[in-house]
Amino acid sequence: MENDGVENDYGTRPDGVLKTHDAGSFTFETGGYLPAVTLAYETWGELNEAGDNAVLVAHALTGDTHVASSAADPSAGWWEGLLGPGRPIDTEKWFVIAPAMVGGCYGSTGASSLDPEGVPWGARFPFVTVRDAVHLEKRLLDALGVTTLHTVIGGSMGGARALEWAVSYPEFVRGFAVFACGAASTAEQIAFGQAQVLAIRNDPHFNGGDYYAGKSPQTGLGIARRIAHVTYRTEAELQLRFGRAAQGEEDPFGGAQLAQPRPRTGRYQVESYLDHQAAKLSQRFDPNAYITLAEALISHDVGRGRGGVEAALGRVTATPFLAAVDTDRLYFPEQSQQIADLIPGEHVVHTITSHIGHDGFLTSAEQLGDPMRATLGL
Ligand SMILES: CC(=O)SCCNC(=O)CCNC(=O)[C@H](O)C(C)(C)COP(=O)(O)OP(=O)(O)OC[C@H]1O[C@@H](n2cnc3c(N)ncnc32)[C@H](O)[C@@H]1OP(=O)(O)O
Ligand SMILES: N[C@@H](CCO)C(=O)O
Repeated sequence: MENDGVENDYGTRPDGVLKTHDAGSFTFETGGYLPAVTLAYETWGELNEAGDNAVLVAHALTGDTHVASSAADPSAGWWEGLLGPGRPIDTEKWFVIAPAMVGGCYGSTGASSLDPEGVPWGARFPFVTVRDAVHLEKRLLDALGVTTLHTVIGGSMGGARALEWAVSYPEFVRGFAVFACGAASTAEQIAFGQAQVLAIRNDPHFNGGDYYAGKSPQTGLGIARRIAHVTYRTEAELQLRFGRAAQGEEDPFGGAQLAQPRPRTGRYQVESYLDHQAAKLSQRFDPNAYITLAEALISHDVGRGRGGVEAALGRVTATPFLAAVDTDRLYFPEQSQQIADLIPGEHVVHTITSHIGHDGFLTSAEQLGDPMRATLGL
């Protein structure tokens, strides 16, 4: 694929790491239909005979199945500190499954997948909700022989999936952990999401989503990532880390001094940092997948069609473990508190202490390994 000189390697994993499940045809919540859905996943540990030692780990917006290292792929995963032999989710004891969410680009069916005629779905890929993803993951667990889901755990969009699991399948789920996520996407979360989606849709190469034969809208994806990344960090971190410093020998003020044509070419360090985050995501992510998953996250509302959030959370029977990052300015701790207040029983919100904000659920989640283990009986 031509892509403005950016090499895409999304979905590329060492041989034998990703397993796949043919989940069959699926009608999505808003009416879209796919004749065949494949779910890709990684596993750690062994399922016991009773099928009741399963733990499902749900990734965040741009995450993948590689939660932690394994014999098949020794590279570190995005929750390396939480999963593995002797770690809070002990893979000597638990059978851990990490599916790639439908609509993404890490092995499960998404917009870049081919239709029965061999053409990428592109613009025709259905609108996906968090609830759709959970129903498809249930098919996967049924096929694997899981009889009871001991724990489902995730942060951010993964937390949305974990909560949706607990509400959708109260008979099946024993415990769940939601890090840095509320019961429904808030107006501000929708607003940030919209700006990201529009950045991609307005890239000149987007072509309504059918760009796979030509240039890819990576510029729009990069802008989306820049917007998102700022929301994942804090003002204090950015100020402390970068302040007004220039990037290397660059002169971010040069254009004004020398009256050189705009745009200025010299960058502040923080601009260079965001350029780097944008380039990294562009190398590993499909723009259509970003739109699909961002819109799925916008759709997140456990109360939809269930009489509202209070009624939906009132039917939860699984044990919750709730956590928030103290400096999160995207998923505020009070949104986790709302879940704690509405689930029957007494529940606390555990705190991840981090100066970086929302991304703290990725970088510092192991802070909560012990209380999570105790609460959920892991
Ligand atoms: C398949 C996959 O590869 S990943 C899929 C799974 N990943 C996920 O689920 C989460 C996605 N990842 C993330 O969100 C983030 O990478 C996090 C939260 C994990 C990283 O957070 P942190 O460790 O705090 O990293 P931070 O935001 O400081 O970024 C560090 C990077 O910025 C770069 N950087 C720092 N300052 C500058 C600067 N002035 N100019 C340019 N780059 C800079 C660093 O060199 C480093 O680069 P690298 O990541 O290529 O090594
Ligand atoms: N940095 C994370 C945060 C999303 O919640 C990601 O890219 O998935």
